[in-house]
Amino acid sequence: MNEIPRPVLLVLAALLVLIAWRRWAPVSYWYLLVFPRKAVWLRWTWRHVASGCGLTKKRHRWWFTTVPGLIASTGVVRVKRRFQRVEVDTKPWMGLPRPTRNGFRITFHLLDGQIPDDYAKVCERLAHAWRIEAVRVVGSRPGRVTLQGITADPLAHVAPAMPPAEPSGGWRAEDLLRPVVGVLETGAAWRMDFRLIPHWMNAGATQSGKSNLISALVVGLAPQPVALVGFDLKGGVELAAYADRLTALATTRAECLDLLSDLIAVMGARMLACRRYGVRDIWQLPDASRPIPVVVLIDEIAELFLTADKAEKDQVTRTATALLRIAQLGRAFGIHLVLSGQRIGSDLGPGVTALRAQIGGRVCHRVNDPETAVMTLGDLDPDALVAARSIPPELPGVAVVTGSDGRWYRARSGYVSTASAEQAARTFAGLTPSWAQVAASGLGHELPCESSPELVA
Ligand SMILES: Nc1ncnc2c1ncn2[C@@H]1O[C@H](COP(=O)(O)OP(=O)(O)OP(=O)(O)O)[C@@H](O)[C@H]1O
Repeated sequence: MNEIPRPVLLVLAALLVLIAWRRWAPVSYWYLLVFPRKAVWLRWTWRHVASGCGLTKKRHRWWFTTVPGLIASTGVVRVKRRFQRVEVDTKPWMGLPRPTRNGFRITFHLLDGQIPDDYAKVCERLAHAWRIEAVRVVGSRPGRVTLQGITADPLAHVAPAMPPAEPSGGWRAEDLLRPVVGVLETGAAWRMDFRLIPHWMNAGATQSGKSNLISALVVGLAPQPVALVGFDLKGGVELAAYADRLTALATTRAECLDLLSDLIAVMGARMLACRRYGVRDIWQLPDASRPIPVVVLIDEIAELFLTADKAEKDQVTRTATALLRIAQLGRAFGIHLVLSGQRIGSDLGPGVTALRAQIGGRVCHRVNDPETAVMTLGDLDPDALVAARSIPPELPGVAVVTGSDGRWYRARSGYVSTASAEQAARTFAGLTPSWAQVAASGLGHELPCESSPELVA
């Protein structure tokens, strides 16, 4: 039998080592083997890529040749003299690519007249030119923009939601109302920042991951001094598991309306307190007098707006008005809304369009029809709509979200099993404020009743 030549064996062994390295240690494989080659290639091809993506500018340059008659670099000017003023494409200056776990980051110097949005608009073109999954603008400062290239979709893996901190005050003051609920495709933590964006809309088709996001929110907020209020129109099946950490839970439409009225009364009391202290919102109040922030979680908002007969119509109108008031005034008084539903559009009834206009935070999971994506993300970049519509069903929890920088990102909520959600609610049950605490909140005066002239004012 013929023996396999030694060099062939060596090549085969090297190949096997590479395959095993890539399979079992993909991160070091990327950092040590793939990234250095990629970085050289990125810089080598940058002029062509920038020109193809429309990021170059025409500049006049002096050009010298010892052989007149050559074709100039633009390919169209025939050179007659040795010194010539020619028009050339100037590319933006590219910094050294820096590796990250899932790709690389590069900072560019903007050419005169360029803004970071010019780069945001061509991210898809750049991703194709660089043969990678996606490109995103991740930072900018005067004259500079930083892009992140993503080589493999980090959202393809299921990651558990952040484990709750210890009950012994394991949260940092700057994280108050800024829970981490998942991961962005850039690899950064996905925070739902209620201090910056007070109200959030959480839309998506059935089984797209809306309830999981609510669970991740509960897990993230449970260790914080925050009151959680649940509206679960699915008869309580979604939120009942967190009952230990909820200050109030409404499961029927009548209960929801009562709870909304109570919240408006609380808001009225906070308004009076702010006026008494001469401040514009509760965050300017002295620490001892600051009321407890309230996060209102509404699962399946459409149920709140469905009407079967005339009698229910009045109930729905009052519900819509109450929600709108909270959405308009809640930020200053520490009352935040998270509205979840399959569609949050005008077809639900009057008032929904006005309500939607007040909700700045948008989370759009997989949708079945383009209209729902437009409804949820309407005023964002059209690319965000395309990204939302291309979320596959086998990636539940993946969504297109508004970032605190006003840009959109793909993100995936941290997976929360029923057991871990119940565990978090039980662990932090002791931090659940009573309704009386939420209503009084150290302001030292009685709640005005709903018909009080001061509240109406
Ligand atoms: N981030 C995630 N990672 C992994 N699995 C997830 C994630 N989010 C949701 N899932 C899974 O997807 C399935 C559907 O999730 P979920 O119940 O949250 O969807 P939904 O949009 O609320 O559905 P419905 O509207 O029917 O209640 C569940 O089995 C859940 O465990």
